[in-house]
Amino acid sequence: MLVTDAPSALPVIDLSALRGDVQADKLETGRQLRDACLHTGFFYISGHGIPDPLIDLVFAESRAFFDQPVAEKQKVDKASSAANRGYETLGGQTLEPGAPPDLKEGFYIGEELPEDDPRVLAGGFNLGPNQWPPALPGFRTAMDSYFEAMLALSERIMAGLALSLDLPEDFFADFCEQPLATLRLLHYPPQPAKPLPGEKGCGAHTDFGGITILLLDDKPGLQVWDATGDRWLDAAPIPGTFVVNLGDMIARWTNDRYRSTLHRVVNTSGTERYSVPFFYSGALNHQVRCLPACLAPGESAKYPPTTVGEHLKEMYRRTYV
Ligand SMILES: O=C(O)CCC(=O)C(=O)O
Ligand SMILES: [Fe+2]
Repeated sequence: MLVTDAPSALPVIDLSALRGDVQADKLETGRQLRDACLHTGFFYISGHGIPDPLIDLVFAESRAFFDQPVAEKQKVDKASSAANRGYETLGGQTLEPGAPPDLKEGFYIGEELPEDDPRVLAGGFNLGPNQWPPALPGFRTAMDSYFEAMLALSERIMAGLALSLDLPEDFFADFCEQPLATLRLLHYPPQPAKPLPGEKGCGAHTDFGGITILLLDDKPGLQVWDATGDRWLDAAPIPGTFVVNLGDMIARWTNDRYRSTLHRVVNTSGTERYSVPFFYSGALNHQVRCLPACLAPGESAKYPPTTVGEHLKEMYRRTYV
């Protein structure tokens, strides 16, 4: 199995046109998205409109959180949240079946909903209040701003994906209504000199939801499976971009024409690595079923219909013991 460091293997797509109103330019962006989705399922985006100072702030607050003593981090332990919000300890998740637990610690943030919100009372998956670290006064404001910015960017990318499928720009509007979305701060210690067999920062997995918008620091480590070349591609950080990848729901919608691509993290940088994925999963009750336009005559759907909520519940069940 070969690992290549050619970053050009994953395209960079400029999304500026999706914020404008020149239809021909939007369609051209849709065409580029289509190409990336059909071939790699992973691409970088530029022209996203997220200001650098906000990105710097998110990294600064994330580092400040993980730098705290374990006892302080455990004050907001995810185990005490019915909505899976808060701190996840090192080794708390095993993304690759059969591999040792992941060498990462994390922090989960979602839409802030009080316990008595009707959607929470109705038992909506992962809905509820956040837990905020008591010793970090600027943390919540920074994360709230970033969360809002990611929601808006996700809607724009979903519009671009609709265009990429020759569908109207607002095709995914229902999916984007009161979406479940999760911001995840991650910290990877350096890969140990003598790792256990298969031990990594993040085991090989596909993402569960709709789209993931991944903010990388300047450290390498993310690797993306290239099925055609039978090799792992290094997805090196490119300043000013995010990495976007498609989750399992898009594969279901498109009958696997669009790829939910296997990826993993091996932090061989020799130092700490930080990343911030944002998982956009959509409306919990939304029916995910194969789009008619993605079925050739005589072809049948590979996956039975499901809802966003049911699908996510099952994926959490599989990766948390
Ligand atoms: O840290 C990264 O670069 C990737 C993280 C990831 O794949 C995930 O959280 O699903
Ligand atoms: Fe992932």
